[in-house]
Amino acid sequence: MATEQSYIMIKPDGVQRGLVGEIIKRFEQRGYTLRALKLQSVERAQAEKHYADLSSKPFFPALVDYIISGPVVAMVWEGKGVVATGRKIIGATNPLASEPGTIRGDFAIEVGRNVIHGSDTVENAQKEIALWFGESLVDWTPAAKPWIYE
Ligand SMILES: Nc1ncnc2c1ncn2[C@@H]1O[C@H](COP(=O)(O)OP(=O)(O)OP(=O)(O)O)[C@@H](O)[C@H]1O
Repeated sequence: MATEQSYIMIKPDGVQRGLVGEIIKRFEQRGYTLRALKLQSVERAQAEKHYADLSSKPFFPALVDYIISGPVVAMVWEGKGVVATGRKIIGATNPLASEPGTIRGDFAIEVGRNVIHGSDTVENAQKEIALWFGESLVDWTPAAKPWIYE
């Protein structure tokens, strides 16, 4: 069975507000494996590609401006159910509807400043990982793996 991966990105507000460590901690402590990580400025074309599915939405220009407004932290996290569970860890798109205990439920108020992105399907995760990282994932096995998986 191929191991599932998700593309997780701390948006510019999350970086500016000093939430990088807190967000990484939540995925790491849950038991997921970090396979790639970089801090980067985002070109407009890259942001437009990432959110291409939303290009017809009225908020699309503001969304692209938001994503390119400062550096982001791009990551690939791996493990059983990481796409769906990652979305649960992150919380609902609109932070006011996010449960306390989720990242958005703990750290955000507005949908246009919702701190973090997480892939919504396994298929989109693969596309997003290719867009942001190409082939450059780190292949390693955490020593804790037998203590996390039966
Ligand atoms: N009504 C809106 N007004 C402003 N921005 C919005 C709105 N809806 C969505 N967005 C922005 O677009 C992003 C992508 O929207 P989408 O519907 O794909 O939500 P999501 O999958 O929860 O978010 P993400 O893809 O960032 O993880 C949202 O995270 C948010 O930043």
